[in-house]
Amino acid sequence: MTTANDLIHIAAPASKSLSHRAVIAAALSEGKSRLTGVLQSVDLDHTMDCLRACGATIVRNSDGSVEVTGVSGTPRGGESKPADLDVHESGTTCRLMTGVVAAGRGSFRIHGAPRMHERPIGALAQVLENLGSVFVWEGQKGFPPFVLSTSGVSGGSVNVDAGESSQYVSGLLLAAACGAETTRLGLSGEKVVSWPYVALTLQIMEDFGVPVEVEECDENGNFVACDWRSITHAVPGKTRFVVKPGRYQSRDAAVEGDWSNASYFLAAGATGKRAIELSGLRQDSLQGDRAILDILEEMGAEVSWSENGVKVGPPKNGALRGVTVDMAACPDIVPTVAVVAAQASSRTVISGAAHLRIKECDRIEAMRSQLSKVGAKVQATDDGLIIDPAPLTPGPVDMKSFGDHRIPMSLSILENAGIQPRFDTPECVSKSFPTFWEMWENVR
Ligand SMILES: O=C(O)C1=C[C@@H](OP(=O)(O)O)[C@@H](O)[C@H](O)C1
Ligand SMILES: C=C(OP(=O)(O)O)C(=O)O
Repeated sequence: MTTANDLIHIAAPASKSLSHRAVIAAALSEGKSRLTGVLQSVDLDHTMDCLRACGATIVRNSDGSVEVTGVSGTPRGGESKPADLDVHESGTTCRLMTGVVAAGRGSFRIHGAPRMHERPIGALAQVLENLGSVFVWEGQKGFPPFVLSTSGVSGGSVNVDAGESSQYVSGLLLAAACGAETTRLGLSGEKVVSWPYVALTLQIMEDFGVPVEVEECDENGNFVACDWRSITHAVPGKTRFVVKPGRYQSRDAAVEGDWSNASYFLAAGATGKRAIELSGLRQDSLQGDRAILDILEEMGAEVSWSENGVKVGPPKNGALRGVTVDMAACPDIVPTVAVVAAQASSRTVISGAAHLRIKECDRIEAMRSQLSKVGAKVQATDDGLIIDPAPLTPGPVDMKSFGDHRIPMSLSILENAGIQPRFDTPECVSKSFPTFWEMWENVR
């Protein structure tokens, strides 16, 4: 961090989603990959341990780089006793690894923290059953913990309902490339949430030598190949993936910065007195949470790019304005936008984010309850939040984290309104951003 001419400069942490995918793709490869910039956090530790339990060798070097020796497309499970995979609190680890192990041989037990056992996985399991896996549920059907037994992914034509999580699609795509035959994966149900995370999966699969063809339905009802990079959101029945059997190829790769965890600092720039600049973020990133820039700009913040990175400062004239925004594609930045909205001069309406209720906590209710404590006028809707201007009460306040990293990280932005939140479990940030509090000191 450097401070010069009232500008605070911060290096963005590594992308959580791309780190998960890079280590998974490397672990499915034949041979050794060297990855740089891989996030160090509790969620990543769990993904790496799960991959080790399937036979991959993963070593973190003293320079922070990660060396992965893969399993050549066949994760190895147990024969007399299932391989043990503890996904802890990480939905990404749980859903992506469930796909990955289905491509293996043997049995795998997937379990996690109590909240993980309340986060669904039934829609993914149903498709994997059609592709040859057998699930034995230990608790409630459709939720971890469970034991998955498999002799590989058969291939064929299947459909997945991605209305509650895109992670089901990502898990299936990663697995299908190790299948015996081509898999044609369609989308069923009413909607597809969090589409940009599917694009991140497609990006990493292409990088590791297993490109996926994506087809869209034309006006005559025929599926034709399209450039998946141009898809902004997929529509059930209209988008289809064609995954041919392939071999993940080991490689050296670098992980880019994380737009979700950058959002707290960018929002602090918009609501504070000094601009904040972040380096390490790609302007052309496929991460959906890059939307934070457009949202802050629409609220009136000053946004600019230079060779040093992206800079966000408070509005030049007047106060921040409210915004009306569908956040189906970028759920993780809803808490950030909600806290900025509480400091704006007009109404904000956030919609499209019903899937926030099945994250590490019910984030719609969590944000409503905690923002209300400081005087914000917040209504929870089925799929979002409505926030109206109201005077906020400065001073210290006890706040709940709900054990969910994004709740304290986002509520910290209230410090720019003279509020000092005191959190019950501040350490929960280590899920995705163990150095958050240290870095936050720099913007105080
Ligand atoms: O695939 C991923 O890396 C993720 C997908 C998103 O989940 P959903 O698709 O369940 O919304 C996001 O919320 C999560 O933090 C990371
Ligand atoms: C929802 C999140 O992660 P996951 O689904 O991997 O638990 C998150 O990081 O906000």
